[in-house]
Amino acid sequence: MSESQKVADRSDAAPPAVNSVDRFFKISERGSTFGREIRGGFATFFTMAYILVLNPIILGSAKDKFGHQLDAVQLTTATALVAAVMTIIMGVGGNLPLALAAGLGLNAVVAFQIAPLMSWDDAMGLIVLEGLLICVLVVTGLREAVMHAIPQPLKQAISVGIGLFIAFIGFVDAGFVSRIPDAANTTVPVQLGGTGTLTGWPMLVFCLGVLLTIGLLARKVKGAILISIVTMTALAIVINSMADIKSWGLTTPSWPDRLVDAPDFGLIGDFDLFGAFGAPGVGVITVVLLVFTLILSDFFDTMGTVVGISAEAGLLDEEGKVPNLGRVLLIDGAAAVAGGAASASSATSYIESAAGVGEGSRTGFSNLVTGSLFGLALFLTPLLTIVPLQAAAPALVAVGFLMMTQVKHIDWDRYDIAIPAFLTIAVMPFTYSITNGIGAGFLAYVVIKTVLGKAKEIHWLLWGTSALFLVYFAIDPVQQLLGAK
Ligand SMILES: Nc1nc2[nH]cnc2c(=O)[nH]1
Repeated sequence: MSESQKVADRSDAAPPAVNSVDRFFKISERGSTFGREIRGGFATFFTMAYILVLNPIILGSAKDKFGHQLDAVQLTTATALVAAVMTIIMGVGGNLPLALAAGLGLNAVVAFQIAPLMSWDDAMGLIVLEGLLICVLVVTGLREAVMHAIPQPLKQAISVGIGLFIAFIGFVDAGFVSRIPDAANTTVPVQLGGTGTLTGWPMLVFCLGVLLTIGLLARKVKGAILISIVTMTALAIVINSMADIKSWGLTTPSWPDRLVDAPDFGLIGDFDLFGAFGAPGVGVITVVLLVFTLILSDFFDTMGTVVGISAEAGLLDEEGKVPNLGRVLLIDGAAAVAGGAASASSATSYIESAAGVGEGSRTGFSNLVTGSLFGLALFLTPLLTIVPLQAAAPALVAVGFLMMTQVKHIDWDRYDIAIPAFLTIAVMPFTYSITNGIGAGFLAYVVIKTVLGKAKEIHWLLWGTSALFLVYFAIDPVQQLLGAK
């Protein structure tokens, strides 16, 4: 039985709503409960909370063309505010268990590629522009049409690829996998642990966390992911109090001196919508190509995430469509605008939402919990540093497994679909990008169908997007051709 059939059967036999909130969010109808939604909301927050520390580090470490740096406290406030507001709006407007925050891929592009060319205000204006253009694509129906043009097995491959990608992120975040420095002069890019072996207390916390999570998952214990995060954080605090450990990474599991700190809204509204076009020394072609890359990345990252999370939650309908898709995509586009307008960089739908889905979330009610916790985080910034990455990362590995299970729906004997599916799945984790995986799959699909003489089966929108992906992958020579480099 397919996932969508399962959903259809479940809603036929769904118990009646217990109150108007249940009815609004379709909690019972989707086979969920308030308890599950709340647990899922917490799990998603804890797996995403690292962004409140990491986003200010990434954006705060870069200088714009004029040598200006953004303030870390103001960046933390901006990041939390955008995540809180947009996650709640997605819950109420889109009714999907999909939380949003500043995207990790794009914030590095903003910090290290765009800001050095112009002022911070101009760079954030470019993000606002990107979000506005995405909204135009949604309103004209183009964004939704592209999603519907994708063959179902490729959508399933996107979920599986995200599963592997999210597990890889978990392994890297925890230090279980690390890059081998160039100085080592080897062609092998990554290694086990920090030195080729697993050592240290933080690593032990991660490994125990993975074992605890998979044990609880296998026994189908309710709250498995959340129990593991909380237990491992408690263990990490105990370990850290006994030994002065330096290698936790981003956050250290120790009780802070004070819990409450005031937010600083100083960066909100600091953007110049068309400033980039007038930035000295930056050609219009460069700006247009930057906006193009931002749009393509954001567009397909979100597409993959929305499809992947909805499929994992069993929310796709019989035709593989996402419920409330138009509104979901519009809110995601608005999040990019909000992220740029607040100087938090482009906000987007987060794959870590899969942790909440793994915990049972099926509706936007979970977002009220996740979003409120981000809201609370505005005032509890010292508390943010308690959960070490090693305690949160096992959730990502476990969720990777859950998303991987969709691989069974792909017909591996049909090479015209299996090879593009394989490339989608492989390229996503190996290049650390959802967008790259989708692009590789699209291009392979178009090429294989064409050489098989089945070009007529390809939707015209897939031709169009594949052509854009060709430009995207060849952006460097294209820039040189246009004289922008
Ligand atoms: N989909 C998605 N999830 C994320 N989680 C952290 N950063 C990102 C991102 O850029 N995109």
